[in-house]
Amino acid sequence: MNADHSGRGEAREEGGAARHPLATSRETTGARTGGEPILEVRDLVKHYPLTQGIVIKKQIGAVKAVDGVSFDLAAGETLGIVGESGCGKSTVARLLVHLEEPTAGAIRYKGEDITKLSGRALKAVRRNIQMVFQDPYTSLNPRMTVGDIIGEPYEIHPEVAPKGERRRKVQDLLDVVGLNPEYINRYPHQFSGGQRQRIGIARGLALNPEIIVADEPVSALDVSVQAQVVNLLDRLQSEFSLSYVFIAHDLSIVRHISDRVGVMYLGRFAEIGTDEEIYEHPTHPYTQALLSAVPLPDPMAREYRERIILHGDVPSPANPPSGCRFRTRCWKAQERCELEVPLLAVPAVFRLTDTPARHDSACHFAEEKRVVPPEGTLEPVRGESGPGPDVEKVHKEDRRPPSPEPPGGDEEPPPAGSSRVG
Ligand SMILES: Nc1ncnc2c1ncn2[C@@H]1O[C@H](COP(=O)(O)OP(=O)(O)OP(=O)(O)O)[C@@H](O)[C@H]1O
Repeated sequence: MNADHSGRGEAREEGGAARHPLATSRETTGARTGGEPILEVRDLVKHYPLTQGIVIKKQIGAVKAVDGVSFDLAAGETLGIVGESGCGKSTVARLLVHLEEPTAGAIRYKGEDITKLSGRALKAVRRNIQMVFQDPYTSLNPRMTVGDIIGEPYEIHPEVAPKGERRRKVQDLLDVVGLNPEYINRYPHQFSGGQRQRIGIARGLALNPEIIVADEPVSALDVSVQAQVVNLLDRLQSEFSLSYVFIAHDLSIVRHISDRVGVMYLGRFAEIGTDEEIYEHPTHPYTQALLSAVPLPDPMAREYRERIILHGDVPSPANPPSGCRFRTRCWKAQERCELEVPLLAVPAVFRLTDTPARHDSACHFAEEKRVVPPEGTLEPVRGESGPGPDVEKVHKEDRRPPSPEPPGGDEEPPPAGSSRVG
C-alpha cells in the first residue's frame, strides 16, 4: 500500500473535491459496467420464522425480509441498493457476507455458489467479501485500540499478515484511509464520526478483499462528512480494484457513487438500471415517488419539481400484498396488479425501443416519467395524463439543500470531552 497520504490533509482534499450528491455521477468505464460478474445473486430469499408459544414453539408465519432478489455485480462496479427502512437491504448485505444463511437462492462468487460452501472453502471466500457497517459509533468496540480493531481480522486469517507484520500493516491501512498512523494506540472515542467510519473502512480492507458490502456507511454522519467518506470509498475503489455493493436509503448519495442502482420494495427489486436510467428515466412508480423526495440544490428546479405523496404505510413483510407488492400505495394499480406478480424485466412497451427507459422494471404499467428536472433546465415537470398521484409543488422553504462542504473543510467536531486526533 502506498503511503503518500497525510492524515487530515487527505480528509480535507476529499471533502474539498466533493460535489453535490445530485451532480451527475462520475463517468463509468466499460470495466465498471460491462465486465464479467464477480458476484451473481439469484432468487435470494430470507424468511424469518414467526413463532408462537414459549415451551413448544409453533411457526405461525414468516417475515419475508428478502423474497426473490437477483442481480449481478461486475468486477470494479458499484451497485447501489436503495429503499425505505425495512425493505430488506441490510438482510441482503448480511446474506452476501454470510453473516446469515439464506432460506433459498444462490450467491455465486466467481461462479461458485458460496451458500453451499462450509469449512475452509467458505473461510477462503469470506475473506474476499467484507462489510463496512452503518454506525461508526456502535460498530467499533470502545475497549479496543484502533490497532486491535483494524488488525482483528488477522486473528482469523493469520496467513494475510504474520504477527510480526501486523502493526506495520495496520499503520499502512490507517494511512490509506487518511488517518495518522501514529494514532494506532488510541481508542474509538478519541475520534470523530467520520474518522471512526474511516477506521471501519480500514478494518474492511485489512484482508485485501475484492468486494466490499457497505451497509449505509454514511447514514449516521453529518452531510459534509458524508461527502468525504464517499469520496474516500471512490478513491479506494480505484486504488484497490474493489467492487462495491453500496446500501443506502438516500437516493442522492447512491447516485454519487453507483454505476447501477437497484430500488428495493418489500423484499424485492422494483427497478434496476444504470444511474442515468434510474434517475433520469425511471419507469416504476415507486422509484418515481422516491426520486420526488430527493433534495435538489437548485432553487428553481425545486420550484418546478413535482412531489409525489405516497399514501399509507409500507405493508408488513409478514403479510405482503398479492401480485405487485407496491399496489396498495400505487396510483396506477388495477386488477391485474392484484392478480399477477410483475416480473423484473424490460417492460413490453420499451422492448423494441432504444431509449434509456429500456431497463428492468417490475411494473405492469411501467411508464417513463422524469421526476427530477434535468440539470440546467427550468421547465416544469408535468403530470401524466389519466389518474395521477397526489402531486404538489415543493416550495423553497420546504427543503433546504444540504450544507455545502466548506473549502478546506474539516470533519465535525469530536465528541465533547475527547481529544481530537487524526
Ligand atoms: N433477525 C430477524 N428476525 C426477524 N425479522 C427480522 C430479522 N432481521 C430483519 N428482520 C425483518 O426483516 C425486514 C427487513 O429488515 P432489514 O433490516 O433487512 O431492512 P432494511 O431495509 O435494511 O431496513 P433499515 O434501513 O431500517 O435497516 C424487517 O421487517 C425486519 O423487521
